[in-house]
Amino acid sequence: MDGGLAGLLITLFLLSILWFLIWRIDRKRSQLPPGPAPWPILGNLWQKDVLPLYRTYDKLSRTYGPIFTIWLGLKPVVVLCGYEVVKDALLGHSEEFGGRPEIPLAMQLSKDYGFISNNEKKWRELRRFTLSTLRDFGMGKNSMSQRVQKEAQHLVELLTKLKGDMGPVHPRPQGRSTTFPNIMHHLPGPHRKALAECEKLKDYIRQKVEIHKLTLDPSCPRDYIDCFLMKAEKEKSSPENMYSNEDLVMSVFNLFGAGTVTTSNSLVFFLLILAKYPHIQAKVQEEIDAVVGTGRAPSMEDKLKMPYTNAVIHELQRFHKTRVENFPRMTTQDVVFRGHTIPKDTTVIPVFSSVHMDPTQWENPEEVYPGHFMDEKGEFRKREAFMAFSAGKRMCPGEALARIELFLFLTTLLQSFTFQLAVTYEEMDLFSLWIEIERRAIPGTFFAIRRPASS
Ligand code: HEM
Repeated sequence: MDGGLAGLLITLFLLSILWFLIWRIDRKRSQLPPGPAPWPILGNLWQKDVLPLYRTYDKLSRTYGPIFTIWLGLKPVVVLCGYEVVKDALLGHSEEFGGRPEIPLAMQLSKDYGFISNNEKKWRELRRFTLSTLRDFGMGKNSMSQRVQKEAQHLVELLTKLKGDMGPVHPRPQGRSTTFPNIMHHLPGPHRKALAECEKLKDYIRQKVEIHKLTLDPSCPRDYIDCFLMKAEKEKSSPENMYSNEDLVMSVFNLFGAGTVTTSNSLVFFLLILAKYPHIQAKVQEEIDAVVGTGRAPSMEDKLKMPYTNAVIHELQRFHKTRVENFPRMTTQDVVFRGHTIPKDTTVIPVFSSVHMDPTQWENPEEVYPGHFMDEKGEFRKREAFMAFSAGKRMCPGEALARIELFLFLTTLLQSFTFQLAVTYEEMDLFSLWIEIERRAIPGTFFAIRRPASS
C-alpha cells in the first residue's frame, strides 16, 4: 500500500471516529436539558463563556433556563440554579438527587473506601455511625466549644507574636474534579503533588490507627478511631465488611478534608470582607465589647445575646461564592424533574451561590447586608434560602461543629484585633481579590492591628 492511500485510510478512520463521537453526544444531548453546544471530545471545556461556572451560571441560566446541561469532555453535567429549583431537587427529590458521582482523582485516592463513598449502602451506614459517634463525643455541644475556644486563643497568641502581620494568607483552593483521569494520571502538574500530600496524610492516619490498636481499652473508648475499631471487631463476620482498616483511614481523612478547608476558607473570606467593610467590622466589635468585654474569651452562650454578629456570620456565608463544582451530586435513578428527564447516574451540580443571590429571596442579593438575617426588632432571623451547608440527605454532617468554629474564631479574633486591607488592594473589588488570594497570588493582603482596649 502506498503512503498516499494509507494516509487517506487513516484520515477516513479518524473522521469516522469523530463523526461517531458527535453523533453520540448529539443523541445524548437531545435527551438532556438544553445547554451551550459542546465541542467534540472537549465538550464545553475551554469555552470561556461556559466555564468556570461560578462566573457564567447566571448568564447561562438566563439563556437556557434554571436547569441546563454543560459537558466536561464527554461527560454531561446538569446544573441547577435558583432557590426553588435547588430546594425542589435536594429536598423534594432527595432520594433521586442523593448520589455522589465518581470524582476521578478522589477515587484514585480513596479507592472507594471511607464515608464519602459512592456506594450508597456503605455511605448510609458510615454516615450514620460517624454522626452518632461524633455526637457522643460532644460535636456541637459545650465540651467541644471549649476546645475550639482554646484553639482560637492559640491563634490570637500566634498573631500577637507575628505582630499582626498575617504574611501571605493562603486559603487552599478547593478540590476540582478532572475530566480526563487516565491522561491526567500520567501527566505532571499540581494534581500529582496534591495526591502525594494526601497520601502522606493517609500514612499519618494509618500510623495513628496502629497506635490506637495497641492501646485500645474497649471499656473506655477515647475517640472516633477507638469506636470504629470496636465496631469493626463486632462486624468482622459480616459479609459486607464496611468497617475495614482502609475504611477507617479514609473516613478520618474525609472528615479532616471536608472539615478543615471549608472552615478556614470561610474564616479568611470573613476577615477579608470585614477588612473591606470596616463599618460592619466596627459594629461587630461594639457588640463583642458590650456582651463579652475584654476580660474573658467569647463563649457559645454569648451567641444568643449577639444577634448582629450572628447575622453577619450568616450574611458572609451567603455572600461567599464557593466553587460550584464542589460536592457534586448524582442521580440515583431516572428522574422526571420540572419537565426534564434526567437519566440515572448523571452528575448534577446544585449552584448554592445562585440560591444565595436569588433576587426572589433576598432584598439586596448583590450587597453585603446583615439585615437579611435580622427582623424589625433587631433580633436574628433564620432564612429558608440560606444553604451554606446544603440541604437534604447529603447535607453537611459537620454543620454544628462548623457553626461553633465560625462564631468562636471570628469573635475571639475581633475581640483582640482589627483587620485592615493593605493599601494596594483597597480599590480591588472583592470577588477579584478573593480569586487572587485563592490563586496564592497576593502575599500580605491584610493585617491584624492589635486593638487598644485589649492590649
Ligand atoms: C464553614 C464550614 C463548612 C461548610 C460551609 C460546609 C459545607 C458543606 C457542603 C455544602 C456540603 C455538601 C453537601 C451536599 O452534597 O449536599 C458538605 C458536605 C460534607 N461536609 Fe461540610 N462544611 C463545613 C464544615 C464541615 C466540617 C467541620 C465537617 C466535619 C466535621 C464537615 C464534613 C462534611 C462531610 C463529611 C461532607 C460529605 C457528606 C456526605 O457526602 O454525606 N464539613 N459540607
